[in-house]
Amino acid sequence: MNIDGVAYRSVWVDQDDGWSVRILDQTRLPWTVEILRLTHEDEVAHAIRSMQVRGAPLIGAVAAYGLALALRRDASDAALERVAAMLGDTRPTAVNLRWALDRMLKALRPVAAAARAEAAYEAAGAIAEDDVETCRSIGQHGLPLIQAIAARKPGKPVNILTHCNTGWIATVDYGTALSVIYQAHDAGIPVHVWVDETRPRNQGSALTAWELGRHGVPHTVIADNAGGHLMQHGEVDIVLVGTDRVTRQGDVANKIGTYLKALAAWDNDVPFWVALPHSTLDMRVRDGLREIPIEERAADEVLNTTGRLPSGEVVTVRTAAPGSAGANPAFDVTPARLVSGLITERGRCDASEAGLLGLYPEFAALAAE
Ligand SMILES: CSC[C@H]1O[C@H](OP(=O)(O)O)[C@H](O)[C@@H]1O
Repeated sequence: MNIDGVAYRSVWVDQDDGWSVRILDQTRLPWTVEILRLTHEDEVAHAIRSMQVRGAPLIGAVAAYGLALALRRDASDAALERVAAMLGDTRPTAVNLRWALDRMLKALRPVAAAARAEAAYEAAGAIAEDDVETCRSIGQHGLPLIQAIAARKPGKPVNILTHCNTGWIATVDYGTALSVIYQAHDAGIPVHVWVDETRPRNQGSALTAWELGRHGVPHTVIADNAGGHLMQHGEVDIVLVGTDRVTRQGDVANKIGTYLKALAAWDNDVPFWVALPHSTLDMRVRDGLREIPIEERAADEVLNTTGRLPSGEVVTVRTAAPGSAGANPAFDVTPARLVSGLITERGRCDASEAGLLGLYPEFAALAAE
C-alpha cells in the first residue's frame, strides 16, 4: 500500500546493499513512520518479540528473511537448524511463523552450504510474493459479501466492525480482513468501519485507524467493549476479522477479545467472517481451544499505555493502580460454531473441515494425521 503517495510493503530487501532487511517499526506508529534496517537474525527475533513487526503473515515472512541473514554468515546445517528454531520460538500462536520456517527448511536442507544464502533470499522472496498475491485475492473473495449488504441498503454505508489490525502492515501487502474493506472502498461501495481499539497494544486505534485514515476509508475508533452495544442497536452489518491460526474444524485463534465479538454477533444475528491466507491454516490441529498455544505477554502491556503528549513526546504511563498485578493473554479462540464463514485466497467456505477441504483438498492427508 502507500504512505503519502509512496508505495510500500511492510518488509523488503534493501535495494542499496541487496541483503539487509527493511521493516516499518510498528511500535512507532501512528506517530512516526520509522524504517528499520535489520542485519542480523537476533534483530529479527527482537523485532518479532517486541512487535516492531506483527501480524500473522508478516512475522512468517520476516522470520524467513531472518534465516537468510543468518545464512550469509554461517550456512552450515547446524546454523540452519539452530536459527530456524530460535526464530520459531519468538511467538507461539500465529502458525504462519512455523509455516514459513518449515517452508524455508524444506527448500534449504537439500542445498549445498555454499549456495544456501542465495537460495534463502529466493525462498523468502517467494514467501513474500505469495503473501502479496494471496492477500489481494482474499480481498476479491470477500468483496461480494460487502456488495450484497450494500445492495440491501442503497445509499447508506455498510457498517463493518473489525478487531485488531489485519491491514497491509499485518501482511506483506494488502492485508486480510482490511483487504476486503480496501477493495470495497476502492470499488466505490460506501463503507464505514468501527475500529476496536484492541487493548492492550491498541493495534486498532493506533494501526488500523492509521491505515484506514491514509486510505481515506471512513472509520470510528471505539472501546473494545462497545461492539456488543452497537450490534444490539443495528449499527453493525458485518464483523470482519483476521486470524493467527485456523484449525481443521474451523476454530479461530485471533487477538484477545475476538471471541467476545463473536458471541455478541451470534446473539444479534450479525454475520461474523474471518479472513485468512493458506499460511494461517493448521490442519494438524482440530480442537483450537485445547490445542492452540496462547501467547502470554508482559503484564506491563495491560498496566501501562503509550501515547503522545501535546508536546509531541511519546511516553508510556501507568494506568492501573500502583501495586496491582496484571494478566495479558494475547489471543483467544473462537469456536467454529460462532463463525459465519471463512474468506480465503481460494474463495469462501464454511468454518468446518468439509468447508476447508473443499477449498484445499490437498490438505486432506494432513487432516488425517
Ligand atoms: C493478518 S492477521 C493479523 C492478526 O495478527 C494480530 O496479532 P498481533 O498483532 O499480536 O501480531 C491479530 O491477531 C490479527 O488478527
